[in-house]
Amino acid sequence: MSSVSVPPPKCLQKPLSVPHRHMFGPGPSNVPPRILEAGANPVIGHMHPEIFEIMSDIKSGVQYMFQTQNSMTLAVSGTGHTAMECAIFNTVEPGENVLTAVNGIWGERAAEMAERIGARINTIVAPPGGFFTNVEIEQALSKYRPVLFFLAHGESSTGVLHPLDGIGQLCHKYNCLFLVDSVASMGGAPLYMDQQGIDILYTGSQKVLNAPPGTAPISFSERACQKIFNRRTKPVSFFLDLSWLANYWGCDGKPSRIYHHTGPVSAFYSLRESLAVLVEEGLEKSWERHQQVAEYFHAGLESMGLKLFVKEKKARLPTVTTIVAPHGYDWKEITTYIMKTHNLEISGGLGPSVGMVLRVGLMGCNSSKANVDMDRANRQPGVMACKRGALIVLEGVDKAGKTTQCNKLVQALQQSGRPVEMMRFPDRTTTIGKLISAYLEKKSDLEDHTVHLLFSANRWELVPLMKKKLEQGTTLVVDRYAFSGVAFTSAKPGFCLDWCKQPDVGLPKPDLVMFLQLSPAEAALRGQFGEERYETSVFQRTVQQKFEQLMKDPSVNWQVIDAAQGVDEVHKDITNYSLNAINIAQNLPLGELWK
Ligand SMILES: Nc1ncnc2c1ncn2[C@@H]1O[C@H](COP(=O)(O)OP(=O)(O)O)[C@@H](O)[C@H]1O
Ligand SMILES: Cc1cn([C@H]2C[C@H](O)[C@@H](COP(=O)(O)OP(=O)(O)O)O2)c(=O)[nH]c1=O
Repeated sequence: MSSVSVPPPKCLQKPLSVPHRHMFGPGPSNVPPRILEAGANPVIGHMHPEIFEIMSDIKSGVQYMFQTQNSMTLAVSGTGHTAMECAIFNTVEPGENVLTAVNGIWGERAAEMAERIGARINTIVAPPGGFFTNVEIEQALSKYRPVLFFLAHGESSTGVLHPLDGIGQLCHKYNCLFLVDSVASMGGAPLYMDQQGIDILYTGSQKVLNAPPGTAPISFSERACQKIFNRRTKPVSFFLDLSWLANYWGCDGKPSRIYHHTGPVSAFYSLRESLAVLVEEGLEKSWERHQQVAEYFHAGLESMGLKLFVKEKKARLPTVTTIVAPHGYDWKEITTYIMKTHNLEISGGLGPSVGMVLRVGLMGCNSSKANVDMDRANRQPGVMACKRGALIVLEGVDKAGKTTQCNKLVQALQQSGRPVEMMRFPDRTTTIGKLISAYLEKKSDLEDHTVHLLFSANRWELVPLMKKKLEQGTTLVVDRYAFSGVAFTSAKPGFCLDWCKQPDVGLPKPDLVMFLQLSPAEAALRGQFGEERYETSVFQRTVQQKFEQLMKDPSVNWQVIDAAQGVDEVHKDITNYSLNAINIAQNLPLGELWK
C-alpha cells in the first residue's frame, strides 16, 4: 500500500502550456524576449557578490528612471501593492493623520492600508476621470495637517495623469511627506522626483518596464528617511521594514549585509534588463513615444465614434487609455470577444470606474503605432465579425413614419456606399408570416399567446440570415422588431411585459433602436386608420405606454426621435444616430437581446 493518501495530480503530468497574447490591458504588458531571456539566467545565491552588483545596477537604473539622487533607492520584492505598503507602513505611525487623494481605486487602496495600521484617514475625492487643483490640495493639507499625502500620478483605473508641479512644495510647507504612485505612468510620462519634491515614489516592473510582475522600484527622500528612522514605534511589517531593506540593498552605508529575506534573483535579472532597455532608449524619448502613440490611438478611437473618458487632453494618461463603455453594450462581452477573436487583452473598469470604461494599455514595447494599426487591422474583413454591419431598428406607433424613414435611411446609406438592406417585421412572405398576415387582416382568428409566439417565431426564423448579413458587413435597417412584439401583446388584457419578452430573449441585439415619438392627435392628422387588427386609437395609446416602459431599459440603446418634425428633419436626426451606430458597431460584437 502506498504511504501517500493524496495521489500525484494528473494535471502536473501534462506539460506547462501558456499561450502567446497581446497584453494591451492595464498590465502586465508583454515581456520582450530579451527581458524574458535575462530572467532565465542561472539562479545564484541572493547574497552573492554578483547579485549585489546587479542590485546596485538596478539602483542606478531606478535613480535615472525616477530622476533622483536619493541613496535610499531600491526595489521591493513584490508588486506595486507591496511598494505601496512599504511606503505607508514605514512613514506612518498609529494615530497620525494621512491624506489621500481619491480619484480612482489607488487613493482608496492607500487609505485602506493606512487605516489598517491605525492611522487617521482623511480624503479628498474627485469623480472618476477627474483630478485635483493645487488650491484644493492646499486647502486639505492645511485642514488635516497630515504627515503623509498620497497621490496617484497615473490613475490606471480612470486613465488620469495627475499634474504634479507645485504639490511637493505645498506638502513641505505643511510639513507633510509627498507620496506618489507612478505604477502606471513611470517611464511613459515625464516625472522628476527631486525637482518635483516627491518624498516617496514607487512603480511596478510589469508596466512600461515590460518586466514580469514581482519587483517594485521605490525611492525615499532624505526628508522621508528622517521621519522613518526617528519613529517611536517599529513598522508593523518586518518584511517591509526599511531599515532591513536598506541594509539588504546596500543603502545604509554599513559594510556588511545581513540576511533579511531571499531576494527574487530571477526577477532582479529581468528588472535590470528592463532598466537597460529604458537607458538605451532614453527617458525623454520614451516619454515622447508614449505620448505620440497615445495621441495617434486616441485620434483613431474618436474617428471610430468612440469617446474618451478623460475629457481634458492634458490629463490623459499616455500609457492607459480609458474609453467610455459604448451605451447599450455589456463591457464584459466586448473584452471577452476581443480576447476570443484576437487573443488580445483589454480590460473593463476597476473600482469606481467599473461599467463606465474600457481600458487599453500600450506600455513600453507595446507602445507603438504599429500596434495601434494592428489593433485596427484586426478589425478588417479577415475577421468579418469585427467589421460587421449594424442592426438598426425603427419603432413607434402606427403612422409615426417608420416605413417612410426606413426607406429614406436605406437610400441615404446606399448613396454613401455602405452595404445596407431593409427588413420589416412581421415578414409576411414566410409561411409563419402568412399566418400572421391573415390574422392581422382579420381573415383568421388566433389565440393571443399563440399569435405572440408566431410573431416571435417570425423573427427567429430570420435570425440566421440576419447574422450572416451583419457578419458580412451589411447594415440592416429594420421596420419594427421585438419591441413591437412586446408592446402590442402586452397592451392586451392579461399580458405582462415580462412574459411577452421571454420568447425574444437572445435575439440579435440592435445596436440602435430609434423610437419615433408622435402624439395620437398628430398621428390622426396623418390619415384614417386602416382596416387591420390593432388599428384603433385606444389600442395604440396603450401600445405607446408599453413602449415607454420598454424604453426605461438601459441595456438597449434607445434614441427618441421627434417624429412630429418634417420628413427631412426626422431623416437628418435618424441618419446622424445611424452613422454613429454603424461606426461603433463595426468594432464590437453583436449582442444578445435582454440577456
Ligand atoms: N414627418 C412626417 N410628417 C408628415 N407626414 C408624414 C411624416 N412621416 C410620414 N408621414 C406620412 O404619414 C403616413 C404614415 O407613414 P408611414 O411611414 O407609413 O408610418 P408607419 O410605418 O410608422 O406606420 C404616410 O402617409 C406618410 O406619408
Ligand atoms: C412586429 C410585430 C408587429 N405587431 C403588430 C404591429 C402592427 O399593428 C402590425 C403589423 O405591422 P406592419 O405590417 O409593420 O404594419 P404598419 O404599417 O402598421 O407598421 O403587427 C405585433 O403585434 N407584434 C409584432 O411582433
